[in-house]
Amino acid sequence: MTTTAALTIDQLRVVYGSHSALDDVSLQVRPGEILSILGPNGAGKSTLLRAITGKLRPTSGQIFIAGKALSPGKAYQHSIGFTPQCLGLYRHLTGRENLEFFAGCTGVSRHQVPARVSQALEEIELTDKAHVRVDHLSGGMQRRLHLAATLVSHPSLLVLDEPTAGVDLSVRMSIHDLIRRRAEQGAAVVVVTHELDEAEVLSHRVALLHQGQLKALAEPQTLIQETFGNRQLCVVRTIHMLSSALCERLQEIGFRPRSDESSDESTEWWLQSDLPLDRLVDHLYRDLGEARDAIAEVSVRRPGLKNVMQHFTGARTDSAAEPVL
Ligand SMILES: Nc1ncnc2c1ncn2[C@@H]1O[C@H](COP(=O)(O)OP(=O)(O)OP(=O)(O)O)[C@@H](O)[C@H]1O
Repeated sequence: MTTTAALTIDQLRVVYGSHSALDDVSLQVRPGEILSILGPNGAGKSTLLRAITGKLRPTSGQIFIAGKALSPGKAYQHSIGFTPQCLGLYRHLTGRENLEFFAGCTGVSRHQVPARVSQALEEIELTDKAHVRVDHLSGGMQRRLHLAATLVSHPSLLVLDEPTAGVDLSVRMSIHDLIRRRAEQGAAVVVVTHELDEAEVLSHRVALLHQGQLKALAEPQTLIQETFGNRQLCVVRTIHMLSSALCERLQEIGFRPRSDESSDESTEWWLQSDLPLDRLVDHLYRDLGEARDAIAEVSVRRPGLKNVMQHFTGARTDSAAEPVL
């Protein structure tokens, strides 16, 4: 038995003037699946969301929502729930009034509205603040309400543009829980995020866009394993800058100074290795000789999606402290 994909994107191309923003992108999202769209600035993520939500007519290619071809301009609010990045709430209305409004305009029948709104408020844990004006709620509460405005109509496809931008860890976790719960209930979720650690734990699969092209589409751990095999990263921090002789020793072993530092001022050194952890540490201490007295900390970690992103796009994802594998 085959299940109809909640979303099918088939050979999508979007050209702005002479600039190709999306080039032959094809993918599917199943009901219950969370797919994160990743990519550096200008990769084509927003363009893809605008095409999926029918706000932009592609140059060529097709999009199907639950098997039905999408025609840009038609109303899709019953099946697609879109949460844009900018907060779109009425600040002088209460949380409940906002949700009632959004339920009404996304096709929830009038008699269902009160129950749907109460359920959504409960889901975002804002029942006790239902009658508070939006502009009197905290930023994190407004973010949750913003998401609830999309969830209230129970769309079968959720399209979320950076739903956790600018929120603290606890709000981030509660937004993750909401997204997971809706996926478990059968909704397909497409989420654009720049938070690669978040994508790694939240997504069933990730799609990596770069310069309008789909560079990778896979489960996060599969993608990491396929890209880096068993390679891991060993980071050595020293208590002070090393003498040039000790710097040379570290470089002979294969260590490189932190990429934004020169060797004679670095107190952080990186090495890629696929040795098992215990052998790596053994080798390290044996090979370091007298340099080991200067070691403050040794850590070993597996590459993550940040490193995958760098591998495919060359883009730095956060600080210069993130090593290139
Ligand atoms: N309306 C437009 N007209 C012309 N070019 C555009 C238009 N919208 C986007 N572009 C270009 O298309 C490319 C993809 O843009 P898009 O906004 O989809 O990228 P993005 O991945 O969402 O970036 P970001 O992470 O910065 O939001 C960029 O080069 C951008 O300059």
